[in-house]
This record gives sequence, C-alpha cells and structure tokens, in this order.
Amino acid sequence: MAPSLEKTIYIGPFVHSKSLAELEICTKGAIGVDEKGVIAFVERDDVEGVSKKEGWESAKVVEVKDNGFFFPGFIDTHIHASQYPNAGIFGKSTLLDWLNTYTFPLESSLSALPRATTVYTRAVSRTLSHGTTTAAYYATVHVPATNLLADICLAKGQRALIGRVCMNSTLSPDYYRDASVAAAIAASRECVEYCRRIDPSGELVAPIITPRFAPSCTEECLHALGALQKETGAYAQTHISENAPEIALVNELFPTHKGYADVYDKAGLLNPKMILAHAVHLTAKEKELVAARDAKISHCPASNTALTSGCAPVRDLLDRGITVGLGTDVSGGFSPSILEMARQAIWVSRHVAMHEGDHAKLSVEEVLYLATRGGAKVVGLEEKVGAFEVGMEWDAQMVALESVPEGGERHEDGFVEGVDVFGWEAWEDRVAKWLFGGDDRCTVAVWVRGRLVHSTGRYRG
Ligand SMILES: O=c1[nH]c(=O)c2nc[nH]c2[nH]1
Ligand SMILES: [Zn+2]
Repeated sequence: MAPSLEKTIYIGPFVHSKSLAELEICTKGAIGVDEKGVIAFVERDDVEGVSKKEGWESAKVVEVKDNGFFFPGFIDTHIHASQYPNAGIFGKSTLLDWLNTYTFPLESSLSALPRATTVYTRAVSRTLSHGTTTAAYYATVHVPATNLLADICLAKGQRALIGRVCMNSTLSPDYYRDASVAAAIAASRECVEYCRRIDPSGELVAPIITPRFAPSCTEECLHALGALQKETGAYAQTHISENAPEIALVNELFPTHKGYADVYDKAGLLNPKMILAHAVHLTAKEKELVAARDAKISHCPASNTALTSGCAPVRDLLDRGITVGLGTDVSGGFSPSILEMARQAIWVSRHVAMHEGDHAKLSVEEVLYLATRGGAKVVGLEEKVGAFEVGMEWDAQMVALESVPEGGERHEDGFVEGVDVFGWEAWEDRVAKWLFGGDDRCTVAVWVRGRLVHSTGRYRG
C-alpha cells in the first residue's frame, strides 16, 4: 500500500501528450492529486477557484516558476543499470566486440555487493534526476545484486521492472554465464519471487524475465524462459536485430528457424508482454510477426549510433501499429536521459529521411509521446502513467526552463542556468527549446505516485 500523502494542488502550465501527434499545452492549469498520489481533477480554466473546491481547501499548493511547466515522468523502456559506470566508454567497438571488451567484465564484477550497491544507487539516483519515473532495468546474472537493485528502486521510489540477465550458452564467457538451464531458471525464479515479496502489489517494483539475447541462450533455455514467463505472468525483455553480424550469428545458431523474431516466437516469448530492444534490421515479415503478436519495441537511438548498429525505422514500426517507446540502453547508449533519447530519435529519423523521404521524420510531439505515453504502453502502465488525466497517478516532473538560483540573480547580460527564454516565444517553441537545449538542470523536481523522489535546490515545494 502506498503511504498516505498530503493532498496537493500543482498549479502552473502543464504539457502532456494527447496522442502521438498532439501535445496539450495548458498555460494555466491546476492538477489536484489525492493522498494516494492519484490525479483527482485537472482544471484548465478556473485555477483561482481550485483551493475553494470542497475537500481541497487546506491542500498543499506547489507552483511552477522560472518559465516552467509540469510534464509527465519519462519512461526508460530499456536500460542496463549494471553498465552505468561504462556510460560513454565504447571506443570504436560494435556490438559483439563491445560486449566482450567492455560489458561482460563490468557486469561480472557486480557479483561484489558493495560494488553493486555503489553502481545501482548511482544509476537509480541519476535516472530519477533526469525525470525517469519508470525504468525497465537489466541487472546482471547475480541473484543477490539483482535483488539489491529492486531494493534500491523501492527505497528511492522509482517504478521499475527488474531483470536478472539469463545467459547460459557457451558463447558467453565462462567467467560470466549461467552454469545450466536449470540454474538459469532457478536463479530467475528467485528474483521473480523476491520482487513479489518486497512489493506484493507490484505497484512500484516488478520482475521481468530477461534472456539477454538469442546468442546468449540455448534454445532449451529460451523455451524454459518462455514457460517461466507464462507461469509467472511477468513481463519479458530481450534484444533483437541490433546489428548485421549479430543477425548472421543468430541465423547460424538457429538454422531451422525463420529468422531472429521466429527464435523468440517459437520459445513463446513473442507476446504482448515482451519488450524487444533495438529492432533495427527486422525484415518486413518479422515486423508483421511482431505486430501480430503485439510485442513492444524499445527504440534506443543513442546506442544504435554509438555502436554503429544502424538507424531503426521508427516511422515504419509506428505505421504498422507496433507500440514503440524509448530506451537509453546505457551503456551502449552514453546518456541516462530520456530527454536526450527523444532528441536522438529526431536525429536518427532525419537520417532515415535522407534516404527514404520526409515521412520518416519524427516531430517534437511524436518523440515526447514515445518518451511518455508510448513508453507507458510498452511497460503495460498506460492506464496509470504517461499523461495527466483524472484517475492516473502523479508521475511527473517540474521543468524549469530558466533557473535563477534562490537568492541569486541573473548575470548582468541576462544569462541564467538553463534554456534561454526571451519571453516572446510561443509555448510550442518553448517546449521545442527544452527538448533540444534542456538537460537535467531543467528538472527541478520529480514525483512518482505523488511522492517527491528527486528535487534540486531550486525546488520550492
Ligand atoms: O545494446 C546491447 N547491450 C547489451 O548489453 C546487449 N547484450 C546483448 N545484446 C546487447 N545489446
Ligand atoms: Zn541493451
């Protein structure tokens, strides 16, 4: 059960997605959030009257300042908490050599709990500070360290799917892999049970079955994980069609299958509760299969560029009715910020458009939808988070475009921390300036289910 909170009215401009193509920008809003962190009303006109609403007379009031607005919390649909220390370290590697050079050694070192504590505490705090209120995490193969990540998310108040990584094939290094299928399943089951013990409602922390990717798992292991997903009703996540040598490897390892997506499908893993990261090079037939199974896709633009994997065809995926969210994919991706991913998604779509035409271009509205409502659909939380509607939960961030420090002043030339606002910009343009020029310095405060989970010195709540 969520602890009882103070009834609060959030007053000021708010921005959220109404649909893929449409943002609502309300320049004078008031949102009432009840003791359970649920949105009780959204007022767009009579803001002055809200404190006289019956039952809300003594509610706390939180106001936006500094040319700011409330925005839904971001949803990171694919992030390796265990790889956070390596963010930005990838050299000129591509996926398969990157895994062996940078990634497996780091992940393996997280068997040491003190090290895992440091890494996971920083990863969760850092993502919260960037406005990420929900994350689908990969941990490592280690059960105690994976459970520790669940503890940290619960304590810090971030919604999280916690994935213990399964990798039993001999392609994984012998210093870092599951000893057998039975051991992989037993360890995964332990993590599922642990998450459900510490958060029986699953409101904040829930388990996610995590075959690393097809080359890391034997066919028998993938089938056993499919069965475990069915038995537990948990979500699942994996990687798919990230780069060409990886796809060639999958075809070599699974010669009787009809391609990468078919490997997961035959294992019972291609279903509405599966999150597929990357999906850069799916064939038309595979996209049809993913759409038919209603599996979800996490678009990881920074990672796909960093590891030179390719440009994911997001417009095509959306046109086919596939649900898409954004993933930082730290540390294939260099940044823990979903705002940065939204920006990168726009850039990648421009590169696709250079070859395929303007239809491929994603707009500001569209990438902000992917960052919030799209992500919420990917993780099955679309009724609860991703927008400001009555009955949804207050997972939100207070954005300040300009931040004049308390007691401080503008620099004499007008310069302040944040995004320069001149005052004459249309609101749509302010949002675009945030998307392209903003960062965590603009994220003044963050709430999950009405609980304040991050704030900076500039928050006056
Ligand atoms: O971007 C990625 N990051 C990983 O850790 C990984 N493992 C398999 N495939 C992967 N892709
Ligand atoms: Zn990944």
